[in-house]
Amino acid sequence: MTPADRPRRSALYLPASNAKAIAKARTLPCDVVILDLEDAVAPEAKAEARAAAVAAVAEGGFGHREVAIRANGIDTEWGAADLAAIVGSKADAVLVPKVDSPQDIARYELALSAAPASMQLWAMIETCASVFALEPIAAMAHSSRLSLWIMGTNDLAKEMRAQLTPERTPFLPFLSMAVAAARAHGVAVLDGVCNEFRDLDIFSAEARQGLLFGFDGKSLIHPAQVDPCNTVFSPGEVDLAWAQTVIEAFTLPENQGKGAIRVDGKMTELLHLEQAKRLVSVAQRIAAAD
Ligand SMILES: CC(C)(COP(=O)(O)OP(=O)(O)OC[C@H]1O[C@@H](n2cnc3c(N)ncnc32)[C@H](O)[C@@H]1OP(=O)(O)O)[C@@H](O)C(=O)NCCC(=O)NCCSC(=O)C[C@H](O)C(=O)O
Ligand SMILES: [Mg+2]
Repeated sequence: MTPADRPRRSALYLPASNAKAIAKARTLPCDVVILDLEDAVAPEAKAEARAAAVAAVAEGGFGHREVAIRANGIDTEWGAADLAAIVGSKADAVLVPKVDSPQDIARYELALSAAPASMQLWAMIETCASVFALEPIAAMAHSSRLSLWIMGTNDLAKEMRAQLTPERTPFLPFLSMAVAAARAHGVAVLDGVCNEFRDLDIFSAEARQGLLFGFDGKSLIHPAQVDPCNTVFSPGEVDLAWAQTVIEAFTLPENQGKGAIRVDGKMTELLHLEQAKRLVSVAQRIAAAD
């Protein structure tokens, strides 16, 4: 399975300074583990967290999960040491925060020049500046390791002085623009975190909103969010039954050579056939990963 084919329904952050959380992450059914060196780690614990993250990926035990390490920003006092440590690590990806522009991606690309070819560059979309540069940032995927974005709705709320309510009204235009920009350049894109980790109804509603917008999955902060997130971002029985019906309908002799047919009383075109095949393929990849 290539990185682009891997399911990314659920991406769990944890502070790399928290050994218990690292051990627990190895047992959870999340698709991605993100060992955080940035906002979840206090300044006095940064060096220890960096060493712990590198040691955790060297030790392994994460099974099918992709493992990323989130670095501090390149211009912070910890950024250079984080990037140097991650370059020499066995992480699948480095996640970089607070990217403003395509030039920022180019700087990270240079900092990763000694990394193994397989190491991906993932970027947080979480600044007001990035919102106005979504398309050029996504276009960097053609000339760098950039392959995935994660929305940072907490930082966006802070910069905008907006309120992060369960409906996420102030952020909806950016969420859809980010998905469109990412899709235009083949970048995978994950929704932001839901801070309400004790209320799984709020969480599930937010995850369904992310699915509606087209995200590949959602970033998470607590183990309790993993199962409901996987459920929301896995094709359900109804979706798969629809996909099967559409695929079968297009194989019928009377529908050969047609671009638009009637399936269950609805207009169904070749683009729906493509969507149906994609759904089946996503379900197969999830089954293979699980
Ligand atoms: C949010 C938390 C601080 C809550 O911690 P706590 O109250 O201690 O949780 P629990 O007592 O319910 O924990 C139960 C057990 O689960 C383990 N645990 C908790 N969280 C995680 C986790 N994320 N990964 C793995 N394991 C976890 C506990 O160790 C307990 O284990 P045990 O004792 O063995 O039963 C806490 O959940 C937490 O720290 N979450 C992650 C916070 C984080 O990483 N934040 C940074 C990323 S979010 C972000 O920055 C978004 C973005 O940049 C933006 O701008 O929006
Ligand atoms: Mg952030």
